[in-house]
Amino acid sequence: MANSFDPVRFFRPLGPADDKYSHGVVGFVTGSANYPGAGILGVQSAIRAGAGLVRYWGNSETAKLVVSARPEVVLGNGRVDCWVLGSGVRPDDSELADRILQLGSAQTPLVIDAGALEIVDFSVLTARTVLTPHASEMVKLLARFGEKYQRSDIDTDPATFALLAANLTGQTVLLKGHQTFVASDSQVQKVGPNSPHLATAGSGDVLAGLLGAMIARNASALATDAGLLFDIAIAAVKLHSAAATAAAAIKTVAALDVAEQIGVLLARSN
Ligand SMILES: NC(=O)C1=CN([C@@H]2O[C@H](COP(=O)(O)OP(=O)(O)OC[C@H]3O[C@@H](n4cnc5c(N)ncnc54)[C@H](O)[C@@H]3O)[C@@H](O)[C@H]2O)[C@@H](O)CC1
Ligand SMILES: Nc1ncnc2c1ncn2[C@@H]1O[C@H](COP(=O)(O)OP(=O)(O)O)[C@@H](O)[C@H]1O
Repeated sequence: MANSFDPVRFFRPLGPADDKYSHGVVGFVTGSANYPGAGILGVQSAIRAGAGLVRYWGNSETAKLVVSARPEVVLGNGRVDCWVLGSGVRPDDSELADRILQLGSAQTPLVIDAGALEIVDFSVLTARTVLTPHASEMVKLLARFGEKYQRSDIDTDPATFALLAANLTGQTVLLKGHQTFVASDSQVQKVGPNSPHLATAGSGDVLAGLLGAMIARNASALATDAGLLFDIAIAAVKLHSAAATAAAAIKTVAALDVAEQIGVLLARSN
C-alpha cells in the first residue's frame, strides 16, 4: 500500500484534459561557463520526471548547449510552477545572481541548490522552497545566519543541523548524503541509506531537477497544503536513489543515467 512518501503518489497519470501547462512547468537558472553540465543534467532530469514544459534562463552560451541536448526546452523567463536555482552557478556570477535574487523574492515555489544557497536573500524569501545543501554547503548556509560550524559537526549530527537550517530559513531543508535528512518546522526524517552509485558528479543536479518537476506537477495541491513539500522532498530522494540502483543494474553509473532511469521507473509505475 502506498504511504505518504511513495513517489508514485506525486505523479498523477495524464488524461485527455491535460496540456503542457497542466502537469508542471519547471524553470531553471542553473549552469555556467565552468559548469554547463549542471544546466543540462537538471533539465534532463525534469524532462524524464514528466515535466510538461521546461524553461531555461541561464547564460546564453550554456543555453545553446542545453537546447542542443534537449530541443524541447524553451529559453528565457515566463510562466513557471517551480524554479530550480543555483546548480552549477558561482555566487559571484552577477548576471545569474540578479535573476536568482529576483526569483527569490517572488512567490513561485523554488528549489535552491549549490551557488544559490549563497545568493538568495533569506530575509525576503517567502515562496515555498526546498533547500538542497550537501554538508559543506550547509556549513556556508549556517554561516549566513551567524552560526559557525565545521563540516565534521554536520557529519556527526546531520539531523540536528537540517532542523536548525529549517528553523533559521523557515523552509524545507534536504541535507544530502549517503543518508539524507529532510527537515521542516519541528520535524526531521532520515531517508536512506541511498544508493552509493549516487556518489558521482552531477547526481545532485539531477536531484534538483527531479524535485523541481515534482513540485511543479503538484503546484496546485501545494498552494493549499505547505506540508506537502516535506513529503515531496522525501519522495524525491527515494526515487532518485531507486533510479541510481536501477541504473547500476545496467552499467556503471553516471548522473545522466540516473535521470534516464527516473523516466524508466515512472513509465513502469503507470
Ligand atoms: N557537470 C557539471 O556541470 C557539474 C557541476 N557541479 C556543480 O559544481 C558546483 C560545485 O560543486 P561542489 O560543491 O560539489 O564543489 P566542489 O567539488 O568544488 O567541492 C567544494 C567543497 O565541497 C565539498 N563537497 C563536495 N561534495 C560534498 C558532499 N556531497 N558532501 C560534503 N561536502 C562535499 C568538497 O569536499 C569541497 O570541500 C555546484 O554548483 C554543482 O552544482 C557538480 O554538480 C558536478 C557536476
Ligand atoms: N556515498 C553516497 N551514498 C549515497 N548517496 C550519495 C553518496 N554520495 C552522494 N550521494 C548523493 O548524491 C547526490 C550528490 O549531490 P551533490 O553533493 O550536490 O553532488 P554534485 O554537486 O556532484 O551534483 C546527493 O543526492 C547525495 O545524497
